[in-house]
Amino acid sequence: MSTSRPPTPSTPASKIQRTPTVTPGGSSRAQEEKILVTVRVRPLSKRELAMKDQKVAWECADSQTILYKGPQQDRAAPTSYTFDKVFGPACQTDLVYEDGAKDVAMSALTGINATIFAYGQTSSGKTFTMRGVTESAVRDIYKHIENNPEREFIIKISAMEIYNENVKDLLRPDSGPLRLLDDPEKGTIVEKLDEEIAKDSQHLRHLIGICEEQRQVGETALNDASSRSHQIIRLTVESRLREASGCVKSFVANLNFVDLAGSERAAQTHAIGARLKEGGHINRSLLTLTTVIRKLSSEKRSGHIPYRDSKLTRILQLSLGGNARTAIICTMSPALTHAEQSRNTLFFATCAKEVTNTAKVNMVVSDKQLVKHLQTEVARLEAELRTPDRASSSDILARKIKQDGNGDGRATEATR
Ligand SMILES: Nc1ncnc2c1ncn2[C@@H]1O[C@H](COP(=O)(O)OP(=O)(O)OP(=O)(O)O)[C@@H](O)[C@H]1O
Repeated sequence: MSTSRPPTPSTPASKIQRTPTVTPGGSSRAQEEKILVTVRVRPLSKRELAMKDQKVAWECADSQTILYKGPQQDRAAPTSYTFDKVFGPACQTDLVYEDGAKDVAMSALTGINATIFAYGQTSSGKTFTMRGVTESAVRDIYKHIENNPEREFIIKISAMEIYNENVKDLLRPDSGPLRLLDDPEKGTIVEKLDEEIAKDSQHLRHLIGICEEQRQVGETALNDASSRSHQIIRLTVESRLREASGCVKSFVANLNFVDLAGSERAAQTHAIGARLKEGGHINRSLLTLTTVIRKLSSEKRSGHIPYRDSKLTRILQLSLGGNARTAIICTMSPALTHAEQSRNTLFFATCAKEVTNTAKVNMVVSDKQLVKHLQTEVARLEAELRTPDRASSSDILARKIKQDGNGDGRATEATR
């Protein structure tokens, strides 16, 4: 008989302000916020259905709770888990996006870095979920642009995969492995990573399609098209009020879509040779990710956080306890045969929901915009000086100096 433990408390929505305050063109305040963690259970796959003795081990009791229904081998293991949202096998990706990613993703439009990532065992539905989520986010980004004609938006895309601990540019597949550099202001940057401006939503979808085609995929016993690398598609969203407003500040934020490779057991994937080597790299970097999340979730949150132990955690550092809003969608199979792996995923998810990020509105002033603004100001002041019956020139200059001294200065939280 299984003994039910009290459910792990869910992240109380009332204590979390999920939308940091934004004052367009104004000051940026850091906002503490827990990572949004949801769990998606996919339907049994054809392979799983083909196994006659296959049993379903998990049940979504309500929109936030998932229960273990299988035989209890480890009496200490929890049987009930609570998250911000739980999506059952019948749920469409649209709903997963609406409730588990949209709010976080759309923050990038107002200068807040955002990351959505999928985590889970191999073949649990990460790529399936992230493709739908990315597609919906692109649709909503362009809808927002259309509805806000007073702002000018620039959307740029870059994309990389981490394959066998090497970083590769998915937009320039012929370039060799890329180096990671430490920048005192921007954190870890990927040297020489290509970045393209998306002309419109169709162009952006086309570029995302190219990245997906380039990604390393291989067949394993659990998945015909298993992702053998971690993929990060990064949109940089820059926006500012159109010229006539005279406002020189722009919002700039990164929006990352991260489709991790899945944790796997060689015994289940029957991996040998290259697949086995890939699996080793995948598991090692996921172990570092788990360690980082576990350490960040501990109450004291003190001590060394081993971001530097893998390229994945170095690149995602801002999204893990830093200046970004983050949503994690954990995917799992309902099958009893994968119960142990699913438990590991739920352990990861349970730690992740205790991690606090501190997102800020990122604003920059480009040199070009600033020069243009100052030229206009100089021209205006010169015109006033030429008109003696207006306020005295010294008054005007004093006012201007005071104004500039009050902080309409250079970039605040530049991300680039
Ligand atoms: N929610 C779902 N509904 C229907 N089919 C799904 C769902 N999730 C995943 N699948 C199917 O299950 C299979 C495995 O999914 P997917 O490739 O997304 O897994 P993965 O977690 O990305 O695996 P890997 O880590 O090996 O790359 C695919 O055929 C996919 O179409």
